[in-house]
Amino acid sequence: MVVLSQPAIEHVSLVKNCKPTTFSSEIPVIDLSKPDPKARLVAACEEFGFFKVINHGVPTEFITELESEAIKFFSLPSFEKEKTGPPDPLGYGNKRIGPNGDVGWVEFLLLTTNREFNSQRFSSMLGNNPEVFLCAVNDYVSAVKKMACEILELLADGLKIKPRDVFSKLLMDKQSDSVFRLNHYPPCPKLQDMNGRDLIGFGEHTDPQIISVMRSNNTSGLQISLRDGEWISVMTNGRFKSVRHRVVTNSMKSRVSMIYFGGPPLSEKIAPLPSLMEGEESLYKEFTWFEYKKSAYKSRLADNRLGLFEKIPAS
Ligand SMILES: C=C1C[C@]23C[C@@]1(O)CC[C@H]2[C@@]12CC[C@H](O)[C@@](C)(C(=O)O1)[C@H]2[C@@H]3C(=O)O
Ligand SMILES: O=C(O)CCC(=O)C(=O)O
Ligand SMILES: [Fe+2]
Repeated sequence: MVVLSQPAIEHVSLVKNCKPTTFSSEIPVIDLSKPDPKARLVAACEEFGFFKVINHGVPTEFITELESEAIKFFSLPSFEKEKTGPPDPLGYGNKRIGPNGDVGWVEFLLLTTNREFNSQRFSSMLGNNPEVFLCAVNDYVSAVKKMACEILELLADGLKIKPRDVFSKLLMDKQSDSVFRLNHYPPCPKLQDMNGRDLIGFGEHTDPQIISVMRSNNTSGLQISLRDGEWISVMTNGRFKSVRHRVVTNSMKSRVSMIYFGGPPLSEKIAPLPSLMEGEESLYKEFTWFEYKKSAYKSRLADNRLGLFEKIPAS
């Protein structure tokens, strides 16, 4: 997971030994304007599966415009927002995340990254100004996708994989199954349940796609887990990590986040890249992104989704 950030903003906590702490200095910060960030990017993906990027080139006006459109959307009366739901998985959802019983203190809008598709499916439902909204989504997603491709190409260089577009071409493919999510976490009067446990905005999980780029307004809540990290990147045969993360509630401020999830085409075979195997056996059975997604949608948020595809199941 990549967090789009400005140097001064810090609102991520790491969860170590079950105790959340704000360890800003430990989270890798990658300055994309500096020469040669590839070794640091590879190290961040191996150690954390999570880093912040600064000087990322995503225009500030695209970020602020979309944030303001998102706030307008989430401020609509429920009956207006619900015209865009229930999520199937695309569309507006409230509290229920996914089809298998997960709930959180969150409302969201899940879209594709395909402007025409969003326009056909959602234009008539998105309040007064659907074209302005969809245009803001499109501008932001295009810029973030470009940055995500740049990062993936730097990672391919860092791993000495040729051609360097081996990952980025999957996001650039017209058939790429990428999604875009807006989350709104209203202030929650309670921060803990009767048993003293944190109340959850978005339960603990790993994202299944190739890369996630997250931007949020300046409200705390996102936590990443360092213990218990799951090593799940198939294409790197387990070398890169998909970070476990969650969002806890905030009693004072509302949190708005926007996440681009860059995925491959549904028909893409997911297998370790031969150049990374060095005589090793693949840890995973072969599968397509379609098969993986179908199985993911039968799982709960916290489940280990890749377990089913491991050659030797984890004990
Ligand atoms: C509980 C679920 C929601 C989710 C699909 C799933 O069955 C398991 C993976 C979940 C997740 C997490 C990252 C993204 O937010 C998401 C869109 C994705 O691709 O996988 C969500 C799914 C969702 O909310 O539809
Ligand atoms: O809202 C956030 O900060 C993270 C949400 C998230 O992890 C997701 O939508 O997959
Ligand atoms: Fe996530």
